[in-house]
Amino acid sequence: MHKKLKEEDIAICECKYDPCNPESACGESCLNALTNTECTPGYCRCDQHCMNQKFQKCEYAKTKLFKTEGRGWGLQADQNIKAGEFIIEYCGEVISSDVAKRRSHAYEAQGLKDAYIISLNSNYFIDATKKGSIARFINHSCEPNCETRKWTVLGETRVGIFAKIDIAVGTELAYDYNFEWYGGVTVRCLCGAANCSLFLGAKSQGFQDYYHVWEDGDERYTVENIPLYDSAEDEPFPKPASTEVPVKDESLVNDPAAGQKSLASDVKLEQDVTGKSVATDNNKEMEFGLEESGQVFPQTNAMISRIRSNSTCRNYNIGPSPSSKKRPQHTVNQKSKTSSKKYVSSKPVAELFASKQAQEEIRRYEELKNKAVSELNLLYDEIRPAIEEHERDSQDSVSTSVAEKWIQATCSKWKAEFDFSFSIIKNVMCPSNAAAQERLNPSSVDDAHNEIKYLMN
Ligand SMILES: C[S@@+](CC[C@H](N)C(=O)[O-])C[C@H]1O[C@@H](n2cnc3c(N)ncnc32)[C@H](O)[C@@H]1O
Repeated sequence: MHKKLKEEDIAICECKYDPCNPESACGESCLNALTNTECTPGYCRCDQHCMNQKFQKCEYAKTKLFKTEGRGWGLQADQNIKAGEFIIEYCGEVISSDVAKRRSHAYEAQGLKDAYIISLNSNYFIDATKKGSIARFINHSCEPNCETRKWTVLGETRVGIFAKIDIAVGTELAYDYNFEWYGGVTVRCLCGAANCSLFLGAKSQGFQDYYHVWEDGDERYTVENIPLYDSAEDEPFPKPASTEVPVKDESLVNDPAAGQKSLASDVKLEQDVTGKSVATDNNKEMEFGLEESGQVFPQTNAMISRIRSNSTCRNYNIGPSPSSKKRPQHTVNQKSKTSSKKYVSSKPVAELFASKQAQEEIRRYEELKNKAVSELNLLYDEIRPAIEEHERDSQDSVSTSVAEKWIQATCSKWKAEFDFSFSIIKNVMCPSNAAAQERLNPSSVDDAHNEIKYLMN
């Protein structure tokens, strides 16, 4: 069954076809193509000249079947193929992960030697065992000349085989099955590459239980399951009355396996006594969006990780995300620990500047930053249902309008954070009032530098 694409979800590019320059039609630089999305007929200004509808028009490279030695049938290039070129779509029956798992076991029990199941997204698989395109005959190599890529075509995710390098006519096509092998029993790899990993799917998790199918009542995103930054080991640091900035935990920064930080959904912004927005409870770190400084938290909200990963699109979120395997290390139950977080206040930083003008400027930028953060939080709550809906539809992306809103709010937050930090640096480096600067107590200058260093981190 095909999903019906809603009009508001149709991504429309900027390309305009110029008859004097056929290259002007949607090609590699088309905004849609850059995000692995095909143009929608009737909505693309290049009309029949659009070159970004290759899946829809079955614009495949010429290939032919041949018999390999020891690896059954294989597919070879029947023309020279350029790096990056679309070769063929991997077609087959689209089935749920449960069905895929069952079928895979059944095929194995029936003694089928060849496996043809690949993952489509976190909930669905493509089974080309009984029905499929000739892409099903492409063998594995540990030194592949092809790769799979996921494209969004009329709102649906589809898998294509693309050339990784220039491929000469007559060369066997092969991609790396390693991370996505659902072939059950261990199969000895005969690819012959120098770096051969010896078995097909040596790095694959296969059908392991961390495949997650969204269901109502799913507890995956409840607050209890959202891990928190654990700063229990941090040294105590005086906590100011209002705005606080958590200090980066180097151990997390250096541990890529720690996953991404949890997102704004669980941040509640409340007014403190001065009327200023403050993050409540355990997630104060979110108010200061540390992800851009590279700080990561032990578990992610999978829905938003998708929004993030969609900006790269290529092969994003095929099957389970690596982070989904990890159990949260810290949860809200560790509330008491979070209260010992080390904070640096930006208010005292502002006060260290002798110039009133500098103080006001820093506070103003801080307010703008807080506003941008709180707008992003509100937006997250607003778009959450849309993201969840897409999760249930097993789409790897949310609608363009939602994504655009999210990107805009995120950029505003980043800009506000940049302006805030920049205003501190600028006032340190180029004090507008030299006389006032001289009155600055030297030890305060050191304090200011230390705190600014923390802030910038
Ligand atoms: C998607 S099918 C590829 C087409 C298959 N050769 C055929 O004849 O139908 C995957 C199967 O091909 C075989 N195969 C693919 N690559 C291989 C390799 N590098 N070494 C050994 N067997 C391979 C395995 O039996 C695997 O289950």
